[in-house]
Amino acid sequence: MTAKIIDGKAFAATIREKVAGHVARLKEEHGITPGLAVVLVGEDPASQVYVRSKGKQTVEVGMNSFEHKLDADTSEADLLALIDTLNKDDSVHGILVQLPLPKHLDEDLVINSISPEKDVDGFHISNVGLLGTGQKSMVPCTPLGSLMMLRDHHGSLSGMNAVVIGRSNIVGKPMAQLLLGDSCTVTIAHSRTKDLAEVVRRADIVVAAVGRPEMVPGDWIKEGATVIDVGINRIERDGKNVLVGDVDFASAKEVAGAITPVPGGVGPMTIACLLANTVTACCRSNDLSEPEGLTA
Ligand SMILES: NC(=O)C1=CN([C@@H]2O[C@H](COP(=O)(O)OP(=O)(O)OC[C@H]3O[C@@H](n4cnc5c(N)ncnc54)[C@H](OP(=O)(O)O)[C@@H]3O)[C@@H](O)[C@H]2O)C=CC1
Ligand SMILES: Nc1nc(=O)c2c([nH]1)NC[C@@H]1CN(c3ccc(C(=O)N[C@@H](CCC(=O)O)C(=O)O)cc3)C=[N+]21
Repeated sequence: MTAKIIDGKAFAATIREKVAGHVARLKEEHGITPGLAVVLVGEDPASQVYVRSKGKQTVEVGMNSFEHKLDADTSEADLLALIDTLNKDDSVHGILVQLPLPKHLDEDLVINSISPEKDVDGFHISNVGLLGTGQKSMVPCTPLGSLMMLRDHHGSLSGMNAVVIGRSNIVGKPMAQLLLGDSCTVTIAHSRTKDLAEVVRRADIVVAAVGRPEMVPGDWIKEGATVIDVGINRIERDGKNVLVGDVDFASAKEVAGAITPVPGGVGPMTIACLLANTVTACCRSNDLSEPEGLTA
């Protein structure tokens, strides 16, 4: 079997189009322009690329983009003061603090200082708790984008065996919560999991979020399974810098039923969902009906 390639880039474009429609409506009918503030501390080159791309796409859908670039040695107090200002700023509906932060800053403290209503990453402890108890929340962008692709491909996910490899707070755990919410039987695997190959072979849905280039080979994948490759790994191959996922795409696509590529899979969906969350946050904060099809 040769897998269907799930085109995240094309799917993301359809989401951005919907977002742009809602932004236009908010402007025309209510005189409100949704705004997204992105805070970058330090000069990590990969983070700079993402931040630039987020800013560009934010403007393209008609929203305001506010970029705050702080020195790598910024104090915690200064960062918290900036977040406090953004929390109080009515033109800012979404706040994203790019992770990872430099080591001297307490990530949990910083994230939990963002107003939960503006926490478009869905990382604030309130949003984590709301998601975990099945209540309305801000849903983390990468898991949300992955869920949208899965629902689009399968319709219902009910009763499917899903294996999430990785248990981070930003991808693995919220992904597992969303799959559980859609009535999958969910297994979360991690670095201590015994016989990962056998665990993965049982899965109808595999979500790989590890950060190890091509670690999941095709012979771990059940015939016809759906593979969502979250990994973004920069490696050198044949003297060139290339981007690869956590799944060995060449061998996996021969057995999977459907698979997301890297690049062009989960990555573009993550940014599209960030824009979607910003519109959702803007509607909620203004007591307006929120857009359909842009949340989980
Ligand atoms: N496409 C996108 O939009 C995004 C992509 N990413 C990418 O996704 C990947 C994961 O990111 P993130 O969740 O932040 O990473 P983390 O490093 O926070 O988490 C990695 C997880 O993988 C587990 N792990 C490590 N080695 C193994 C192994 N040999 N076998 C099984 N599990 C293992 C770890 O287990 P343990 O807990 O036991 O240490 C951990 O739970 C990265 O490549 C990242 O770049 C991330 C965010 C967004
Ligand atoms: N607070 C916070 N929220 C995040 O959501 C967040 C973060 N911090 N820190 C870093 C990770 C990583 N991440 C990606 C987003 C888009 C692509 C993406 O668009 N990738 C393109 C390729 C881009 C390229 O060529 O480098 C693709 O896969 O096609 C990748 C990775 C969001 N993250």
